[in-house]
This record gives sequence, structure tokens and C-alpha cells, in this order.
Amino acid sequence: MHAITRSGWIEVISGSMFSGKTEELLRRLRRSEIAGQSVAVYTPAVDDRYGEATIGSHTGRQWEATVVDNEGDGPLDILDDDPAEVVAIDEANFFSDALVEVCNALADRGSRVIVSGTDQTFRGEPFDPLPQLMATAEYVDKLQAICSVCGEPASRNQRLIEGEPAHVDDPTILVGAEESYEARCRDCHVLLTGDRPEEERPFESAEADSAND
Ligand SMILES: Nc1ncnc2c1ncn2[C@@H]1O[C@H](COP(=O)(O)OP(=O)(O)O)[C@@H](O)[C@H]1O
Ligand SMILES: Cc1cn([C@H]2C[C@H](O)[C@@H](COP(=O)(O)O)O2)c(=O)[nH]c1=O
Ligand SMILES: [Zn+2]
Repeated sequence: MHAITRSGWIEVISGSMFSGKTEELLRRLRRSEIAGQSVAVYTPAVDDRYGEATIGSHTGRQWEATVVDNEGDGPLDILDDDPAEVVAIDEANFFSDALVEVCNALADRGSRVIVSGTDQTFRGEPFDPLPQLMATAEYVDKLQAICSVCGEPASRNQRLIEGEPAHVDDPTILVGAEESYEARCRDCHVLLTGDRPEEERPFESAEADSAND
């Protein structure tokens, strides 16, 4: 916390998938631990890629975490825990907007809050609640990966279903890594649009169905 005001602050680490967000989060946590600060790490229940109670990078580094219900008011549970000096929340893109309130309440109480998450959906649209977190934070780092097609810096998340670009109507949430996503630049990012025959839809999209009602 700040010495004079005793308030904390929010740091956001964002950018495309594979850009090193989790590695950077783990680096900051290791440094906090070396400094002898108390650290609490949270991960959403939806993301079980690295085992339930850990956060993990694409290179295999891990850190123990508390699993939090990411839906609705679930993130508010974090406020019931004793406030740690450093509070880290990974995969912020899976949480509801309640996470913004939680991060601000923790910072008001004096914690250094480090939030990591990708800021764009596979469509290239803002991925809530990252825009709100980035606007409220004191510090924002936006990282880029390497475009899998051309090798330029990559800001976008290319979703691939059975090797083919995803369709604009596909659901927003699809947990995954290399098997379903690539980092791509603006120029190489591809999104299928237009009508598709029912049998070519790789999976049912609740969002598309409700939009068609
Ligand atoms: N296209 C890519 N661009 C950059 N790094 C990549 C790419 N694909 C795989 N990687 C690996 O992913 C690591 C970053 O992993 P991670 O921190 O988990 O990223 P993020 O949390 O942003 O998804 C890199 O250090 C590199 O080893
Ligand atoms: C673009 C996009 C991503 N996701 C999911 C896929 C992964 O499980 C995470 C991002 O992980 P990372 O640590 O940033 O590599 O988000 C999604 O559900 N929908 C999307 O549009
Ligand atoms: Zn490219």
C-alpha cells in the first residue's frame, strides 16, 4: 500500500493469448514473495486447463490459487477473505462485471491488485470486464504475442475449430489453448460470417440461438 494514503492500486496485465500475461503475473508474484509480502491468488472455476487450484502459463509454470465462482456475484466472495498485501486474479475475462467492484474494493482497502486477462474475444471485440478494469486501473500493460501466420506482433485471438476459422455466431466462451486458438495480427485474423448450413455448425451456440428467437 501507499505509505501516506494507505490505499492500494490496480495493475492490469492484458493483451492476446500467448502474449506472456500469466508469465508476467507469476514474475510479479515471485518478486512479492521474495519481498516477504502476503500473496493471495484467485482463478475462475471455469478455467480448469492447469488443474483446479492453480494458475498456469503456456510454458508450464504454476502457482497455487483459490478457485472462485466466476458467474454473477461469485467474485464478491474474494472480499470475505483476509486482505493480502498482494491479490492476484488470473483469467479475468471469465469473470462477471462484479470483478471490477471487487478489485476496486481491495485496492481501496490497501491491497496491490494484479489482474490478468485477454482483452479481446475471438471476434476482436472488447472482452468484458477487461475494458472496465483497464479504465479503472492505475497501471495497464498490454502485451502482444507473435502472429502464428506472419511473425508480426499479434494483438488478436484467432479461434480455430477443427483447424478452420471460427464463425462470428459461435459462443464467446470456449476454454482452450493451442488446440483451439492462435495469436494473430490484425491482418491475419479471420472470422467466418454469413449463413451456415445447420450440419456445418461445429457446436450449438446459445447466443446465436437466442439472437434468432
Ligand atoms: N504465438 C506465440 N507468441 C508468443 N509466445 C508464444 C506463442 N505461442 C506460444 N508461446 C509461448 O507462450 C508463452 C506465454 O505463455 P503465457 O504467459 O501463458 O501467455 P498468456 O497468459 O498471455 O496466454 C511464451 O513465453 C511462449 O513460450
Ligand atoms: C479469445 C477467447 C478466449 N477464451 C478463453 C480461452 C482461454 O481459456 C482463455 C484465455 O487464456 P490465456 O491465459 O489468455 O491464454 O480465454 C474464450 O473463452 N473466448 C474467447 O473469445
Ligand atoms: Zn500476421
